[in-house]
Amino acid sequence: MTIRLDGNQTANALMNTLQGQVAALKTAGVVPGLAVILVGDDPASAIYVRNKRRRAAAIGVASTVYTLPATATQAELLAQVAALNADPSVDGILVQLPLPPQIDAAAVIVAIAPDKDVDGFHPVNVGRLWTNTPGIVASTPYGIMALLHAYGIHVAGLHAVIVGRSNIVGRPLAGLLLNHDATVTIAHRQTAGLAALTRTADLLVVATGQANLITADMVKPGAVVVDVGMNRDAAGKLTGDVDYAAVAPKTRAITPVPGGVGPMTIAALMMQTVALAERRANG
Ligand SMILES: NC(=O)C1=CN([C@@H]2O[C@H](COP(=O)(O)OP(=O)(O)OC[C@H]3O[C@@H](n4cnc5c(N)ncnc54)[C@H](OP(=O)(O)O)[C@@H]3O)[C@@H](O)[C@H]2O)C=CC1
Ligand SMILES: Nc1nc(=O)c2c([nH]1)NC[C@@H]1CN(c3ccc(C(=O)N[C@@H](CCC(=O)O)C(=O)O)cc3)C=[N+]21
Ligand SMILES: [Mg+2]
Repeated sequence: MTIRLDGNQTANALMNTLQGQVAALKTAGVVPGLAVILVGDDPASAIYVRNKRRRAAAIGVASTVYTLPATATQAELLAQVAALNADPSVDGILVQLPLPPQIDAAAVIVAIAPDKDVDGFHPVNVGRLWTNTPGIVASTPYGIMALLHAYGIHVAGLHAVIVGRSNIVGRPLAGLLLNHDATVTIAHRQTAGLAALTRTADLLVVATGQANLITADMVKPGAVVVDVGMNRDAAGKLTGDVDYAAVAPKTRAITPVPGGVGPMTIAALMMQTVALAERRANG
């Protein structure tokens, strides 16, 4: 029997716990504050921003979205980041990626105060991750770890293959899995023999943005499969990077899209925002 790793249900349970933590903070006079900067109109970012607002409102996190036009300049964006760094009511700052081509994303990320970098993208937090010291961790990888944990799936000793090496998913997930004693391989477009490699995975995580990249012949029977991809099919329906119908029966456990990693990303973001507010409340 295949286990469906239900991100909606798991995220809801985590949000209930967070709601209580936020209520306790409020009696201590602290409202967790999340600032989101959105430049232009990337479709995956639009879904993320909409769902984040809803989830934040439901638990009492004050979230503000600063929308800048796709033509915004680097200087405008840096000025916005500086204002939020200086604002004591803001616990977490998140700049939606990707940014338009005229903006140097790395320069914007280093401008965020590392202890407000709720996405964990600042080099200081990336360094903490790769030295296995406490810090803020990227939400999607953190959400994936929380989902596996909720279902009692232990990664120690597993061969984890991650397809995709982005700074927001593949690389930070590799660090977290390594910190939890998995053996980790990262694949990308230049990887030779992708299918032979993915067939060696006990845990296969796919984050490419290529619909149906992973077919049934590429998956080891009994593997755990995590699908991060968000694609629109011809009918406008959201689909992942895995051919779910064909792959799911072969697996021990698999995430659906939607309802898998997406809601867990938001839950992870809220957990870290609340943790930062708790740090502020405790001085
Ligand atoms: N559910 C969620 O919470 C989230 C979902 N997403 C979704 O996940 C997907 C990935 O996002 P992101 O990491 O930002 O994407 P990027 O586009 O930044 O990175 C994609 C990665 O996939 C690799 N790749 C692409 N095609 C292939 C292929 N045919 N074979 C092997 N590797 C391939 C690329 O390789 P190379 O480096 O060689 O180019 C690259 O490393 C997207 O669909 C995005 O919308 C993203 C973040 C959160
Ligand atoms: N700085 C930054 N950090 C990110 O973490 C980041 C980003 N930029 N840019 C865009 C991508 C994409 N991303 C998503 C998160 C949740 C859903 C999500 O809620 N998904 C629901 C969608 C349901 C629906 O509303 O249709 C689901 O999968 O069930 C989607 C996409 C985070 N990203
Ligand atoms: Mg999902």
